[in-house]
Amino acid sequence: MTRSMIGPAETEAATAPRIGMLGGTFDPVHLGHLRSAVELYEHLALDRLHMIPAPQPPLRGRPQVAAEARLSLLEAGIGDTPGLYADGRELKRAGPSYSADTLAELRAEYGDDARLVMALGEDAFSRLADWHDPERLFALAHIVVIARPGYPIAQTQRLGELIGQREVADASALMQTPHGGLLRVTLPSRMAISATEIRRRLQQGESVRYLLPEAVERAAVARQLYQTNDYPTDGCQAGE
Ligand SMILES: Nc1ncnc2c1ncn2[C@@H]1O[C@H](COP(=O)(O)OP(=O)(O)OP(=O)(O)O)[C@@H](O)[C@H]1O
Ligand SMILES: O=C(O)c1ccc[n+]([C@@H]2O[C@H](COP(=O)([O-])O)[C@@H](O)[C@H]2O)c1
Repeated sequence: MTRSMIGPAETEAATAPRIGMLGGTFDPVHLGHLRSAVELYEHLALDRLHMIPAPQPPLRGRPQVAAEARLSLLEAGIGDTPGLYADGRELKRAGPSYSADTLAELRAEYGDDARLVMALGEDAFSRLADWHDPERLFALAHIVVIARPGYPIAQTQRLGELIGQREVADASALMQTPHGGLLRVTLPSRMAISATEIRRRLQQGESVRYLLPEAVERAAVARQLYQTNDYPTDGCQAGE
């Protein structure tokens, strides 16, 4: 397409900022998160990807490590990686870390034209219909589902109704509008790494080398994090 054939809508799509959010418990952050983040950043040609630790992830027990420490491990893991940003904004809010609230903040900051994308793995996507105000997520952002080895999507009727006709074929179609679309992606380096397995290994004194960045491993060991097996399952009220 030559420049003169581009209409106003296409020009808008080409110039609007492309912003991603990858929220997580990050307890701790690992290479499954970070390599996915880099590949997603490239695949969607994002301007910035906010990686945002949740102090109180709504659908699971209280994390093992306090939010401040998880944020600091995330900062160590990201280091100087271009485009990735360790964003501590959810630590400033009380109560459950609802993604709709976070997306509303990002939408207000980047404006109505911004292409705002919330990324999540297949395991998290399976429970999307149980999230706080799930329709609002699509009113604020696109949703991109990252294929994750070992977590086939459990597609319930409620999830199907939520998705409706939102699915698009590729990144270029997604970026035609600021929000409301759904895209499934299989990134090149699918990694069967989980924080659960890393916590177990650290607690048992087994190697975690090459499952997370060395800077994160060093920081976790130096601060004696994850050496006990006290992962609570009784809600998120206490501690953070
Ligand atoms: N290896 C991976 N590949 C792709 N996506 C991932 C991977 N690990 C986590 N994710 C996604 O990143 C987001 C944050 O994940 P989270 O911090 O819960 O890590 P986790 O490894 O799933 O942790 P846990 O084992 O404690 O449940 C979620 O959307 C999750 O689906
Ligand atoms: O908004 C919600 O209701 C909601 C419900 C479950 C999970 N989330 C978010 O999804 C991200 C991944 O959560 P988790 O539990 O899979 O680590 C994290 O940012 C959570 O805050 C958000």
